Amino acid sequence: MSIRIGILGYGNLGRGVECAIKHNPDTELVAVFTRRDPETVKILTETAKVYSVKDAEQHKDEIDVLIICGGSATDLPVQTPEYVKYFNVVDSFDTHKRIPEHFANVDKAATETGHVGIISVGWDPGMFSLNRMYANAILTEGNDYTFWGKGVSQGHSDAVRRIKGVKDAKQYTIPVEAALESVRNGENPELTTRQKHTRECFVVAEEGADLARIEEEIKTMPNYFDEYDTTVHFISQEELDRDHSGIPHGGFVIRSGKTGWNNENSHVIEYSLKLDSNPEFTSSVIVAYARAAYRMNKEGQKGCKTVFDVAPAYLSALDGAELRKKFL
Ligand SMILES: NC(=O)C1=CN([C@@H]2O[C@H](COP(=O)(O)OP(=O)(O)OC[C@H]3O[C@@H](n4cnc5c(N)ncnc54)[C@H](OP(=O)(O)O)[C@@H]3O)[C@@H](O)[C@H]2O)C=CC1
Ligand SMILES: N[C@@H](C[C@H]1CC(C(=O)O)=NO1)C(=O)O
Repeated sequence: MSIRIGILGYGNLGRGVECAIKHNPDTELVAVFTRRDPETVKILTETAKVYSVKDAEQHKDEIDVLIICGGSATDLPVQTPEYVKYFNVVDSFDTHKRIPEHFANVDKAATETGHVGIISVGWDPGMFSLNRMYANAILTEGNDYTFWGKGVSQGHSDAVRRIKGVKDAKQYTIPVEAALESVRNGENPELTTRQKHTRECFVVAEEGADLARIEEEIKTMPNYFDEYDTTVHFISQEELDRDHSGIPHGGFVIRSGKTGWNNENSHVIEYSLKLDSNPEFTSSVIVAYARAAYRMNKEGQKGCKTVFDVAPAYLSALDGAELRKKFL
């Protein structure tokens, strides 16, 4: 019996989830829900249907887990608490400073309706969060660093696309080389947000849009750009499609720490990602957590969860004995 998946929102992440389902034989795509005209949204899975998001509730008995692929800037704060009333859900919410409020909103709706809602799934937040937590639980005396890129942040690109007058955009996150080198040399530097990364945006503006206003809105955007040095380039759609078509990314989490009665021994924990496709990797994480949401709800669990609340075995299609034999 396959785990029946729905996708809400068919953008980069929605398409990635469709691909990830194909790579997970114990899952199947049943439906895609979109705010656009369903006739205009073409999917790859012949056995699945595209519906208007307005009809999602009607299909709640056909779907075991709804994966919500909207943008974090404005979609997920509304969509996830709304649709967890009718489905077990997974989202990729990544506005880090707003996660506590998102958790509370989803938890209220999920608990009241008996569903599981796993939020902030992906790589950061997600796999990087887990590795930061593991490293800190193990090396209690130490220093943490997270670096991303050079690559395309989907969350920041989405946030720029939501600005009035922006037709399309891509945002690159670029690590500051001197900061990287200092960390790699084990100098344990104290680094501000601004000292670790810069951000570079390539923006296609609508005809007649106020470019100075758009640039200012980007550079001062709370939770996304206001703590960074950011460069904004205005280019044509043709240039964006030609020169910035991919969505590669990556990065690493590193923690150096000490052990021993007198802290005489040093250790380094590192977890790194090199991604050809940010959305396809993120979606692969999300589908594994959709499997977990389904199983956890089947056991009677409900409410909002994060990656910290999901035992690793829930993620795998293998059963306990197979896991112990293959990976221990
Ligand atoms: N936690 C993590 O590690 C990660 C999190 N993310 C999160 O994923 C979020 C989604 O990213 P991404 O999929 O790239 O965003 P997109 O802009 O591609 O899609 C967001 C929504 O916009 C709508 N949309 C997509 N394409 C079009 C179009 N051509 N015309 C009109 N509407 C469109 C879709 O909704 P509809 O079909 O209803 O119109 C879609 O759900 C990001 O905001 C980010 O926060 C991303 C990567 C990693
Ligand atoms: N959530 C990010 C995933 C990583 C990348 C990132 C950044 O470049 O700022 N922060 O976290 C994304 O949307 O791509």
